[in-house]
Amino acid sequence: MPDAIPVPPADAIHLDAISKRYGRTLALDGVSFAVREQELFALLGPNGAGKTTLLHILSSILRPDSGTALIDGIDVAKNPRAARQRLGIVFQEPSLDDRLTVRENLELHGLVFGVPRKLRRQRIEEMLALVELSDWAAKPVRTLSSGMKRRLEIARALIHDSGILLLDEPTVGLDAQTRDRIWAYLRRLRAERDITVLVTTHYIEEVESCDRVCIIDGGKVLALDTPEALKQAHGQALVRVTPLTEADSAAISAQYADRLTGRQGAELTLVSDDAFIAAFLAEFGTRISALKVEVPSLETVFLSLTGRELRDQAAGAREQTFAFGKRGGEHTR
Ligand SMILES: Nc1ncnc2c1ncn2[C@@H]1O[C@H](COP(=O)(O)OP(=O)(O)OP(=O)(O)O)[C@@H](O)[C@H]1O
Repeated sequence: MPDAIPVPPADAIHLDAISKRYGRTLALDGVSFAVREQELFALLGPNGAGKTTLLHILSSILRPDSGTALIDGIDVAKNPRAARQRLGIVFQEPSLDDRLTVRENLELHGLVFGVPRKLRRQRIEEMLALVELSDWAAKPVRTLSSGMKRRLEIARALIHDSGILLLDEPTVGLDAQTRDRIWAYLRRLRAERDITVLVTTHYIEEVESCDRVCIIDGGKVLALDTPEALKQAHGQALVRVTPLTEADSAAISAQYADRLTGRQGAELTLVSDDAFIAAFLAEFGTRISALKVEVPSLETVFLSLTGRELRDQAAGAREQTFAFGKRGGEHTR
């Protein structure tokens, strides 16, 4: 008997030529891509790239001007209720009821989505354990730190039959440790519960552990692949050099204007390759105090695709509007 032909994984999300305009701003310009079942898929782009607009279209909050969005094969525009039932959504704006307890928030969500009582109870306990909030179940939400609230929102998104989790910048405004924990939960969820996760972020270092990354900028998809394949196709090596004097800095900048990609304080960043470092050191070796070599990274993938460093924009306007206070090792808004 011939070997069975492997069945290709189905698409959990399928977007075809989605465009959306707000007045003069073309927020999405013919976006097409698919997220396979059980992928941990990142949508990476700077502020204003169109990520939130895309998630709003997938969750049927917004209608696209043109194009088709499918969730588990269901057309979102034609059958929004059925499509939404498959989705667990965590938006940027917190939407928990602060006056209710942790468990009451989950109960309420289960009721709204019509989850039968017994199953609801069981899921609530499971989800509380998953995000390590079981001990907080009876506490009012207002007493939680913002990191804990984010975890609760993730738990809440999974109380109904949501096989696909959409998260819009779930780690924005959180400290590094809390961000790591959120990602650990997402990886665990994907591994233990066969869930598809589509997450948006502008933190480039977060997407290294995703199955695939879609880089979006100015409403267009620039590249989509595994982190390794993106680095191989678009990554560049960089050197960061610190010239001894302003005159040395000016000389290096003039000589290598076509390689210069950034300047932070005294440090210059230049695109490198095998021959470059030897030639550079022969000429400027005595005129610098430091030289650091960076292997191709997703940061340089973004740079070579857009001509800009994403890191420069990481401290976006939205984060600066958060007033931070510390509680239990996690920031609060
Ligand atoms: N309601 C709106 N009215 C007008 N313009 C909008 C509206 N919402 C978004 N935009 C514009 O559309 C573009 C895409 O915005 P969107 O919020 O989707 O980007 P984003 O990648 O999610 O960025 P951010 O992380 O800042 O939310 C931006 O230029 C934004 O200013």
